[in-house]
Amino acid sequence: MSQATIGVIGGSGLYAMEGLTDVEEVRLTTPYGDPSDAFIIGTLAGQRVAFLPRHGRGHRINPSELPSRANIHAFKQLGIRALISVSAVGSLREEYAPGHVVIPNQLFDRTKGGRPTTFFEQGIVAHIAFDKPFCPVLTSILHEAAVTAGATVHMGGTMVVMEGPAFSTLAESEENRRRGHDLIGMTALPEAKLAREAEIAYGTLAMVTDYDAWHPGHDAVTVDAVVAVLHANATLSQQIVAQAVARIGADFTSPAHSALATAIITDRSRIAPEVKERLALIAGKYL
Ligand SMILES: CSC[C@H]1O[C@H](OP(=O)(O)O)[C@H](O)[C@@H]1O
Ligand SMILES: Nc1ncnc2[nH]cnc12
Repeated sequence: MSQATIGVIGGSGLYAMEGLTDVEEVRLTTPYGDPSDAFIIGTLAGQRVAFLPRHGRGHRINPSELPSRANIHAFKQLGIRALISVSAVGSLREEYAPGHVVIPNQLFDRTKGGRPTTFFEQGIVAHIAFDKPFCPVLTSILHEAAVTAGATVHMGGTMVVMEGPAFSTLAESEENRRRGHDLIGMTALPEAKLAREAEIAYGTLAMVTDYDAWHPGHDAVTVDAVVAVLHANATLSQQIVAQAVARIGADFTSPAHSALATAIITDRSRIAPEVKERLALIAGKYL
C-alpha cells in the first residue's frame, strides 16, 4: 500500500501538482464511497506527498456533493499526518485583496446541514474539540511558506462556509461583514471537522480571488473572474505548498494527532463489532 505523510487537497484551479517526482496514481475505496478522484503521490522536497483535486479532475463535483468523508478516510489510509487545503475564497475585508493569500484561523458554519459532518454515528458518539479548527502548527508553517514564496499574505481571519453553489446575495454578503467574517468559501466544512476526527492536522491556504458581492468598487463575483485570479497565482500557490512541504519534517506533531483521546463518550462494551470495524482506521486505538 502506497504511503505519504503530507496531503494536499487542491481546490478550484488546482487540479494537479507540479514538481513531484517518482509519481504514482492511486485509486482508493472507503466505507464512505469513492474519493473525489485518484490520488497522485510523488516526492517533493524529500517527502512523499499525496495530492487530491477536491472537485475531481475537470471540476465535476459541486461543494454540496463533495465526498469529504471518503476523501479524509482515504488520506488516513495513506498515512497522512498533515493536510494542506488550497481554497479559492472571496474577501469580506478591503485589506484582503484579490491576489493576496490568507491563512485563516477560524471557521463559521453557514452550510445548510445536508453534508455528513462526522464519522461517529449509528452506534457511536464522539465530540471532538473544534475551538481551533485549524492546526496552529501547520498554520504557522503555511504563513512562513507564503512569506518565503513572496506572497502578500495575511495571518488569521474567519472564513464563513456557505452552502453554495450560487454566490451570496448582496444582503448576505453585507450581513457576513457585519458579523465580522473575513473570508467566504464553500468547502472548508465539513472537511476540517472530519480531518480533526481523523486526527490529521489541517490548515488552509486561502487564495483570495474576489470581493464577493459587497464591494461597491468591484463587479459581482463570477467564475471567470475567480479563474483569472487563480491562473495568475497558480505558480505562487504551488511554490507556497512546496515551501510548506519542505518545512513539515518527519517529526511533525500537532495537537490534532490526539484529538480523539478524550472525545468518544460511548460505553465501549456497547459498540457493535460492525461499528468498530467501520471505524477501525479512524479510531481503532481508542475502541
Ligand atoms: C470557482 S469559485 C467557487 C468555488 O471555489 C471554491 O472552491 P475550493 O474551496 O474548492 O477552492 C469555493 O469553495 C467554491 O467551491
Ligand atoms: N465569493 C465567493 N463566495 C464563496 N466561495 C468563493 N470562492 C471564491 N470566491 C468565493
